[in-house]
Amino acid sequence: MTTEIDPVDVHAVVDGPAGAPVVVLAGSLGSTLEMWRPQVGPLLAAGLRVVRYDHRGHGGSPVPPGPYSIAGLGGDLLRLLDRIGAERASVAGVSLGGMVGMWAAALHPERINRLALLCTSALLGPPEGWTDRAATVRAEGTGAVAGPVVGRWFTPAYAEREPEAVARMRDTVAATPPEGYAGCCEAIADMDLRPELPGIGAPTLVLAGGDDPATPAEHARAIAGLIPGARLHVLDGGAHLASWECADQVNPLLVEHLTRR
Ligand SMILES: O=C(O)CCC(=O)CC(=O)O
Repeated sequence: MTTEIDPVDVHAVVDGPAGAPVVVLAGSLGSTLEMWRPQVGPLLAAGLRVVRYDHRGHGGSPVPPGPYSIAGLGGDLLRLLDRIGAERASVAGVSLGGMVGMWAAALHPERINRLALLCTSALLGPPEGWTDRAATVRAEGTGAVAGPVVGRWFTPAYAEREPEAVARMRDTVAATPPEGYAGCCEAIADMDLRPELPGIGAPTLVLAGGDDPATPAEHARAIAGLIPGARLHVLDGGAHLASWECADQVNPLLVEHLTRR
């Protein structure tokens, strides 16, 4: 089913001093690198070089025809590391970004320092849910799924409090190229990273949103149970985009983990 082989040059923004330890931030399905805005300042203040990027098929990145695979998306990440001259980097990933991070840490341990996995899963079934979603966006556009998707990103209380922020996120999802969104759905449909996780040697922090309906805390527990030495933290509240809604909880945990010696 996987057709793509060649890595693409993804759109990325690099902040922070050359020579500082690099952290790459990998986002969720339907997002752009803008989703990391709450994390950039704290990570820069901690002395890191912060690299944010758009997955293939998202934001400013090229949109090759799908289906994609987690390995293909991981190849894009490794090519990005090559482009910025980073032999090694830490990776923090939300959801799809976490899946790519797990793949890279398991298959290319020589490139990955530390891993932070947020609101993600090693196996997110059923596959038909993803192939149906891919078919919907190819037929009707990504706007057809943006409302329900963003409904899972934030708690009802946050949506009530910050309707404009939520509307902007919905617009971002709706603006994702249908082929790019669908290709990534097919990558998730095809994914089972569980056999790879015991081979991960990078120190790993696993964070779950306390109220995440898309990747509930049991997915984080399963990941933490399979990666040797992984630390698990379930946030007080927060839905699927807990890195945004619960940035005040997430940022200190990320900084502590990514700057640990
Ligand atoms: O968020 C991701 O990167 C993939 C999981 C997802 O799309 C969650 C949802 O169905 O809302």
